[in-house]
Amino acid sequence: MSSEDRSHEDRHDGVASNRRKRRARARRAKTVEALEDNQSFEDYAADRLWSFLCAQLATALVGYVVMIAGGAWLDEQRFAGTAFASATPAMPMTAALVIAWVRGSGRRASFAALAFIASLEAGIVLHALQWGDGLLIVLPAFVLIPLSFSPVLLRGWDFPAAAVLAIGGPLALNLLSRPPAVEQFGLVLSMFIAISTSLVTNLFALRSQKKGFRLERQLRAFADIDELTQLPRRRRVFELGRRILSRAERLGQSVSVLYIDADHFKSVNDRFGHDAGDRALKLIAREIQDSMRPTDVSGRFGGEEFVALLPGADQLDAARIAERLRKRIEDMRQFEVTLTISVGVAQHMRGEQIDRVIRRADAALLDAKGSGRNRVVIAPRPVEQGTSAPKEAPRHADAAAPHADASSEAQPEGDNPVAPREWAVD
Ligand SMILES: Nc1nc2c(ncn2[C@@H]2O[C@H](COP(=O)(O)OP(=O)(O)OP(=O)(O)O)[C@@H](O)[C@H]2O)c(=O)[nH]1
Repeated sequence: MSSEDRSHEDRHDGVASNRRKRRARARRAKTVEALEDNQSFEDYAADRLWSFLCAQLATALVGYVVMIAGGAWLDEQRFAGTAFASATPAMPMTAALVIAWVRGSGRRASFAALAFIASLEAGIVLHALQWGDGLLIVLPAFVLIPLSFSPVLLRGWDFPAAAVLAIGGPLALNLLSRPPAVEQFGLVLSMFIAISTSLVTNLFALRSQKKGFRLERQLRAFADIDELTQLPRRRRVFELGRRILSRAERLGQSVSVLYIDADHFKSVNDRFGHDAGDRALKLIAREIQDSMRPTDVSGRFGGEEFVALLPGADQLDAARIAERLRKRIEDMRQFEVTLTISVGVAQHMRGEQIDRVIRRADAALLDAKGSGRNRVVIAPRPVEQGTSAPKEAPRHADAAAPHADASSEAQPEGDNPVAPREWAVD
C-alpha cells in the first residue's frame, strides 16, 4: 500500500471515528435529565405529592357537594337556605382545588390546602347550624379530612394553623349549638382523640420524609461528583449551565463554553497503564480548575472529556483562557510524557439552550482534533442567529497549521460566519 493510500485510509478512519464520537455524544446529551438541585423540602414534597393532594381535594369536594345535594333533596323546605350556605364554603374549596391542580411550588400547595381546610370548617359550622344534631354524626370524619392532608405539604406555621382550624370548627359548633348534652361531650372527646392521634402520626410522617429528603440530597450530591477528578459530572454541569445561562441572559452577560479533550489518551493508557492514565486525568482536571475563576464551572463529561462554563467571557476571552490552559498542560512536567489537549470554544447566543452551546463547542473540538490536535478552535456562530453574532474573533491565517507555527496576531474574521476558527497565542 502506498503512503498516499495509507494517509487517505487514516483520514477516512479519523472521520468515521469522529462521526461515531459525535453520535455517541448526541445520544448522551439526550439522556440528560433536568433536575433541580436547589429545591426546598416543601417544594420537593409538593412535587411528589401534588397529585395525591389533588385527588384528596377532588374527592372531598365531590363528597361535600353530594352531601349538600342529598340533604337538600331530603329536606326540600330548607333548600334555598342550604344552597346558599353550601355555596359559600364550596367557592374557596373550588379555588383551592384549582390552585393545587396547577402544578406549582410547595407554597401554592400549602395555601390551597389551608383554604380548603378553612372552607371545610366553615361548611361544617354552617350546616350544623342549619341542620341541628343530624350532622354531628359525620363530624369526626370531617375533622379527620383536614388532618389527613399530609403535613409535608405544609410549611412551618401552616401545620399549627391547620390544627387550629380543625379543632376550632367543632368547638365553634359545640358553642353555637344547643346547651351541651352528655353525648356532645363524648363526641368532642372522641374528636380530640382523633385529632391528637392524627397530629402525632403526621408529625412522625413529616420527620421521616425530611430524613429521606436529606439522604436523597446527599446521595445526589455524591452522584454529581466524579470520584477520580472530584469535578462535577455531566448532569451537574448541565444543571449549573442552565442556571448560568438564565442569569447571564437576565444581566445581558456573555457566557462561553470550553469543550476539552485529552489527545491520544488511549495511547497513554496503552503505554503506561490505566492507573497512570487516571493520574494524568487528575492532573488535567487540576490544571483546568487552576486556570478558572471561582465563578467558572468545570466538570468531567466522561472519559477524557471535560467542559468548562465561563460566565462573563466572550469567545475571545474564552479562547485566551483555553489557550493558556492548553499551554499549561503541555508544559506540565509531572507526567511521564507530554500531555496535550484540544479545545472547542463556543459563545452562548441569546436564547440558546445549554446543550446546544455545548454541542457547538464539541463540534469545534472535533475540528481541532481533525486539524492536528493540541489546539483551540472557536465554534462558528449558529446560522439562524445571525443578528446576534458574537464579536469578531482573531484566528489563524492557516486553519490547518499547528498552534506552534501560528502567529499571535489577531486576524479579522472571514466572510463565512459558520467556518470554525482556530486560535492560538504564543
Ligand atoms: N485511565 C483512564 N482512562 C480512561 C478513563 N476514561 C476513559 N479512558 C480512556 O480514554 C481513552 C479515550 O480514547 P479515544 O476516545 O480513542 O480518544 P483518544 O485516544 O484520546 O484520541 P483523540 O481523542 O482522538 O485524541 C480510552 O482508551 C479510554 O479507555 C479513565 O477514567 N481512566
